[in-house]
Amino acid sequence: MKQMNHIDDIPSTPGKYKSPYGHRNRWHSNLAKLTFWSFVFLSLIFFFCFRSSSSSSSALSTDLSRRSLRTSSWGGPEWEKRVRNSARIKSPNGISVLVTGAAGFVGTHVSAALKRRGDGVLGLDNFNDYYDPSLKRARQALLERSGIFIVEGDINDMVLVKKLFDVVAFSHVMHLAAQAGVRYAMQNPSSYVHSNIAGLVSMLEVCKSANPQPAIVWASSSSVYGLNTKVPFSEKDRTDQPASLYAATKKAGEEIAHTYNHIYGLSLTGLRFFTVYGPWGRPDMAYFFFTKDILKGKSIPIFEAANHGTVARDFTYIDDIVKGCLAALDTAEKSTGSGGKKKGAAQMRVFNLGNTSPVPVSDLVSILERLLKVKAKRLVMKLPRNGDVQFTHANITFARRELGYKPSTDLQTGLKKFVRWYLSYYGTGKKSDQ
Ligand SMILES: O=C(O)[C@H]1O[C@H](OP(=O)(O)OP(=O)(O)OC[C@H]2O[C@@H](n3ccc(=O)[nH]c3=O)[C@H](O)[C@@H]2O)[C@H](O)[C@@H](O)[C@@H]1O
Repeated sequence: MKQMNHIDDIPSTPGKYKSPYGHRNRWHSNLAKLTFWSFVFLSLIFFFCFRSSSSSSSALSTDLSRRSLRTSSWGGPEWEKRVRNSARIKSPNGISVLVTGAAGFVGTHVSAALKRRGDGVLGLDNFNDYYDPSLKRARQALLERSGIFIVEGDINDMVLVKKLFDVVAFSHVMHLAAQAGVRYAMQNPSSYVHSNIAGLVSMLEVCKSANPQPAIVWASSSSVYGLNTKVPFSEKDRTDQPASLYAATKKAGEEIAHTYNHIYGLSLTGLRFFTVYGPWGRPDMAYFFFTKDILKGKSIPIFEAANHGTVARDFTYIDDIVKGCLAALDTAEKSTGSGGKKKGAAQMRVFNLGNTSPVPVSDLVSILERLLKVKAKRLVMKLPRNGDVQFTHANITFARRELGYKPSTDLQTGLKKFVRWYLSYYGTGKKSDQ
């Protein structure tokens, strides 16, 4: 660079420099040159640094605001009081639970159920815009009415999560915050890595250092069975053929959980949920947007496999899932480590939480038609290659034995409750356009 040459020209010991002009003039002109070129040089450095940092931070802030991953302001005595009050145990044998993803579908139901039986519950949620955040806000309002505070922040914000553990010695973590959805993984792959891998690791890092370490129950997925063809899916079956990045991140989560159990003595229970549905559900799921589109008279794409093969799901009603979650928390043994060090072997479990009776997607549509009293415009199409598998079917023997898990709601009954909620929340269409 040119200016570097000029700076290099200035001798470090001016006395050795022979000039045709007097020493004083030479010194002055050199000093002026040095000052000038230093100024130019520093300006350039400043300009480039500023430009690169502002462009990277603006890229980051665009991403953060798009995904709403920023953490809103937190801290201070009032905030700590709210955190403590929310997590206060009200029943004699109660537990204190940090529920991540508390404004999510399963998170809201689990938080409410824990609170109802007298446990202490604190929520954490980043309120991202993967689907309509106003539904998340409505769930938050619901939980607030029963005394549950949801801290607004991301699970990757380890300073915040650590602070929560400084304020409350949680006995349990119900980790439900995640990037869900099978097909969206092709549109936004990094959001899955951010939440389901980096976020999980951040949570486990804080949990392993907490004193006492909490026991952790977290949401895996039936999608880990991927291309497995042995039915019903048992926890012992192979899970090394994921069909979507979503499934791959959930499977990675199971391996990561094993590592933290092995090294740090964290008590870890993974729950493989099978297509959970019900009131306050997720608008990105088929049963939800089918309802919306049937009511609007829009056609709905119904996937079928090769040779008109049936696509089916082991749809599981939310109340059954909640019972499974609470039973997993209640049977979770204590973590064995402290101060980031393992003291002995700790509990490590994985359970299927399904309904054990798969239903073809076309039957789901027929049930919705009857409940909504509207004929659906069916658009039968080939299962796209976007991560969907042809069928799921849970073997729940292990969960039944260890958790007393016994699903009791069939699809017809569960959808009836969903439709009743849907109509009371959205009416027959307008509000759901948002
Ligand atoms: O069990 C699970 O682990 C997963 O369950 C659901 O995933 P999925 O079963 O694909 O649920 P939907 O997206 O609601 O799809 C349900 C069924 O409808 C079918 N479908 C979906 C969309 C569509 O336009 N048409 C259609 O026929 C799908 O192929 C699938 O068979 C959730 O979205 C995942 O987050 C969850 O982890």
